[in-house]
Amino acid sequence: MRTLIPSSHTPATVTTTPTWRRRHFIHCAKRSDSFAIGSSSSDWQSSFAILSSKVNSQQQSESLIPAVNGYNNHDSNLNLVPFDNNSNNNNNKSIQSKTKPLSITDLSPAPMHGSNLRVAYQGVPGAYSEAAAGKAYPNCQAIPCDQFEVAFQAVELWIADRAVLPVENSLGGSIHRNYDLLLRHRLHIVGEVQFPVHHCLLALPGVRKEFLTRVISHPQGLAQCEHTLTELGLNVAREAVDDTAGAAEFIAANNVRDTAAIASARAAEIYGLEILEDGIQDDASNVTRFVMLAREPIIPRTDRPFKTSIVFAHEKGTCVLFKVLSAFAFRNISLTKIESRPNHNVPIRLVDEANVGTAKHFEYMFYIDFEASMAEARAQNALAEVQEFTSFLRVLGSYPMDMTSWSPSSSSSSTFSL
Ligand SMILES: O=C(O)C(=O)C[C@]1(C(=O)O)C=C[C@@H](O)C=C1
Repeated sequence: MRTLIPSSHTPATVTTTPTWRRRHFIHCAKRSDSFAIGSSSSDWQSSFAILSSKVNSQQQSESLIPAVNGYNNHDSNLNLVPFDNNSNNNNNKSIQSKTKPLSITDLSPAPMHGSNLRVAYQGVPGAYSEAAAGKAYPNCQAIPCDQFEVAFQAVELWIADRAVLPVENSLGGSIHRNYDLLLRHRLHIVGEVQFPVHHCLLALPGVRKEFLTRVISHPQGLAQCEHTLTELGLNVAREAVDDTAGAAEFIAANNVRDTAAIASARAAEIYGLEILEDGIQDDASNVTRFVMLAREPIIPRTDRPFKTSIVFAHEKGTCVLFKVLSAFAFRNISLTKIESRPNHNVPIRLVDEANVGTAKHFEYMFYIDFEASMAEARAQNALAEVQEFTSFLRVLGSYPMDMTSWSPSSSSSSTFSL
């Protein structure tokens, strides 16, 4: 995939990472491999150890932090103020309320607003990921990153508070890189947003469709518009770049007149491009699902629909899959997604069979999303059973499902059918 160098909006980049941070990152990645279910006190203690070491390294390297893309991290104000959970403090009632112990309602998940929250996303302004960050955390400060990996690191290194990353699209399928990164890093899924993706064909003002020789976009953008591009009769080469808005920026910055970008209408506005075709996704109901990641998990609840994401493996390979799935089926827990990725620790397993030869089995990590909260007994029991069948199991997060009402975006092309 080609990497375009954006001219004006330089996203956070992995190459600016100072050595101490890279060392720290490797340390965290190793820890994540050993993290399993049943968050015990030792998990919380080790989380605390990581947190403390980060604060220390951050203090040591404070001068380095503002250098990363101009995003500083000066809000780590550790001054403690007396705890007061009631602002009305001039009568006896307030004295009583001041001593009121914490109750379960005080422990509710972080609200869905994001003022002052720094949210890392992959791409440049105008990318769908930026818009998804705005849907997840309205009024947040969105921080562009040039790679998914950088968005993970930005949260781990306290440059950002959250990352919002795409994991699957209704037409293009899974964004595999992010599944692999979820496993390599130790962040927790704390929410999801489903974002309608409405693509436009963008070019410099005055450029006509007939003169185009090339269309550039994120691989997902190209995949989601493949049939419409053919229906439009465009005789163009498709070229994959890092993000949709980055494609638009590249055309504008380099005054490229034979190339169009597949990107959002907002990207057209930001980079001064014209919309040649509006709504070129192959299906009007084109939706990308994003997950929100944080350093700490949220406390799961039962008063609204929750989803839980897990990843597991077994040294005997795929034979456990049926048993794992049955643990959910017996408890009437619906699965919303199943994905398999190569097990990078043990990519292949050799099995010698007498007189027949050697069977070479590919090894997988299985990712499952299911519709239940980890606060529910049936989910806990299902995972206890899954743990018996697997050699590795990790809960990636238990988080509120995106239940926002939604209507398909309009599409200029007829809905594509097979
Ligand atoms: O390139 C962008 O604009 C992105 O936000 C990335 C991304 C993706 O990775 O799937 C997000 C939503 C769309 O599905 C197309 C691309």
